Amino acid sequence: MTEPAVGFMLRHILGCRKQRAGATSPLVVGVQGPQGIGKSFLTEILRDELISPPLNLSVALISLDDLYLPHSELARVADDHPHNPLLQGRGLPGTHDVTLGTKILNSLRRINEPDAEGTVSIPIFDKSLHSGRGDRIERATVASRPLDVAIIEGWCTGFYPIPPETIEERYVSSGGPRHSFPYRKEDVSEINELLRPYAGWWSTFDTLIQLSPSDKSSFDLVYKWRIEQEHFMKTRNGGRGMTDDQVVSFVDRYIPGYVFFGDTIENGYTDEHGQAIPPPWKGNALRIVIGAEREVVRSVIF
Ligand SMILES: Nc1ncnc2c1ncn2[C@@H]1O[C@H](COP(=O)(O)OP(=O)(O)OP(=O)(O)O)[C@@H](O)[C@H]1O
Repeated sequence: MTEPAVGFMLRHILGCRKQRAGATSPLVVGVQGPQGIGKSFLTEILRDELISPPLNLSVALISLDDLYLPHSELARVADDHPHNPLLQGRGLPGTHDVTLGTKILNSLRRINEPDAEGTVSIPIFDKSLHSGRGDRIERATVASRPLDVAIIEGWCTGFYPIPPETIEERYVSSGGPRHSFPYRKEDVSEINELLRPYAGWWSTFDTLIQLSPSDKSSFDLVYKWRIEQEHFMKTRNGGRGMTDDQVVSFVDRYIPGYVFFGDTIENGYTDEHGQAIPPPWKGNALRIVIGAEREVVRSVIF
């Protein structure tokens, strides 16, 4: 194993499995991190470690990207919110298939039970279709029983809605829209509402691993990593892909997600009675802080 971050992830997962020795359900692990930090890269190496000797575990690796709505429904979401630039295309909460995701995550939790079906189909979303807007394809990935570990990675994994007054405060304190991407407080409020049912997804998690950039204040690393990712992709496919400016515009759309909801991974949310609800992974989640050269700066349990 050559990736230090994978070592931390692996030890955390094995520790969590030990804590629940005898449990029949798979260990469900959320992985969150911003664009380009290496969620896919690292979770694929992690999966390979888990499935290989000496561990020989069975693992399902799911990306929230595969739970985006099909193209026609993404178009409907955009049409239903014509003034909201955050919803003009896939990415933000509100553009995932929450109903299907809930069914998949609940089925994965129960997959090892004798009366469960024993297989779970997970859709595949091809981002290259419809000029890069993407669509769900016919083919699916199938997870089968017995399943030891399910890893669910995504940029907004574990995000909860925030109180309306916090939206107001953060809109002002973050300096409002970034770069080329103007959005209003009202747009964030719509995303906030659309984020509510995602709590059902996170309720299936046993633990969460957060990959966090060492310099969080400016989001510069997120732009740097995502530009590097695009350069790498272009070297492999004959130069097709976004220019650096296009990547910046692309990332701009996700930044409000981190600004407004990023800390909810740690703090949870406030319910309709004003009661603070901690996330299910509270005290049992791992944060790995990643530096500019992708080195592990530190790790903490939170
Ligand atoms: N530790 C690392 N060492 C070297 N390259 C890495 C490392 N982590 C990621 N990369 C490279 O950085 C790019 C982005 O990684 P990856 O696609 O895994 O990020 P991601 O967090 O899944 O992003 P997105 O949310 O956009 O899908 C890829 O080209 C990947 O190969």
